[in-house]
Amino acid sequence: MTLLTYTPPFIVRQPPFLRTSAVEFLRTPPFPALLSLEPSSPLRLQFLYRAPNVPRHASFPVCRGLPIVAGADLTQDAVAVAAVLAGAYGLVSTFDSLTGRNLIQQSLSRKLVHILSGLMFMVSWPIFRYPFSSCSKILISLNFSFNSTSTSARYFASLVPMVNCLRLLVHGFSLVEDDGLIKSVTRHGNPEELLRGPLYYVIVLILCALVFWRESPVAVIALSMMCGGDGVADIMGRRFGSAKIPYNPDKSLVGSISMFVFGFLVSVGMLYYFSALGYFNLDWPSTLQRVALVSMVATVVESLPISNVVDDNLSVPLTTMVAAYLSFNI
Ligand SMILES: C/C(=C\COP(=O)(O)O)CCC[C@H](C)CCC[C@H](C)CCCC(C)C
Ligand SMILES: Nc1ccn([C@@H]2O[C@H](COP(=O)(O)OP(=O)(O)O)[C@@H](O)[C@H]2O)c(=O)n1
Repeated sequence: MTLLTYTPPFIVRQPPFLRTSAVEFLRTPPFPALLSLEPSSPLRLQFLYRAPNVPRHASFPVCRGLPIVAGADLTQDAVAVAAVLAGAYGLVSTFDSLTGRNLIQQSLSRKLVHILSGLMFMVSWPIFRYPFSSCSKILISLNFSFNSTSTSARYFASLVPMVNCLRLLVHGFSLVEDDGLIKSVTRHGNPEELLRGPLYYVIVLILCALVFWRESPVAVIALSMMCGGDGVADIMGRRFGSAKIPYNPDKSLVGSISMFVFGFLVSVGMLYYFSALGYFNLDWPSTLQRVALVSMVATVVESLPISNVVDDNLSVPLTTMVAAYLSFNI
């Protein structure tokens, strides 16, 4: 279904070794930029912004001062922010209603919000489209070479978890009452609980959107492990986790096995989603091995008796980011 047409901007080829700054380096995907500088023909854009497909290992002429014309309309991103924010509010309200009517337990409600929020946020990333920041256009016009995969769409997308972060702070400090939010995302119904697991969770979403975004497998795997892996581990572990982990009686083998299996499967599924939209090209045989390794690392960390020291919503995604960055960079 073609909802929008737009002439995509020039896209810039960039030898991976030519980066303008540490910030660009950090934000550069952990693999060479595979984009080419050439006037791209008008594309009938589908609703999801499909990164232009570029043949692998293309040569890398460097941009020479050609003006970048961002074809995207900023209003699309503004609408996308509003839509995803509405989705976030709707998700929490839905589970509040289900919990309020005793259709599901509060603990299950929290876990389903845990699983769905981050994954649905990640799935929404392709609808954010503004391809170039103004500084990129200025840099290009000044004959600067830079990695054009740094998109300002990430800033719009990160507004969603930022607003939710503010929401958690306001309600966590009981500045404003929101029983629905408290019932659907806390264990015991205390507002202060919003300032721990849920707050760390949305901070990780902000970090993933701003630093790695949709151009790197790192954020995709980190959020898949935090949401798909850790979330399911809780559900399966509570129900079927009679055999406890020897070094951590609070966690079970079933929970950890679920963490690994579902974290791996969700990671592969989300990587396929983004690669199918052209955001990155993956060599699948080696990718599956790397994801399995990263999933194992995250599972071991999640099983450790450190929840009193550092929340799973920090230890799991941060460990996964490091492991994924090293795994996909080496
Ligand atoms: C319940 C949550 C974390 C608690 O985890 P744990 O303590 O059980 O380990 C998740 C809190 C989610 C937050 C209130 C809302 C986040 C919304 C997200 C930024 C955007 C989702 C958009 C999508 C379209 C639904
Ligand atoms: N690997 C795991 C993880 C969780 N669980 C179960 O899920 C419950 C909550 O896990 P958790 O402390 O990681 O909860 P969150 O911090 O993820 O909310 C644990 O008390 C266990 O009953 C498990 O059995 N095995």
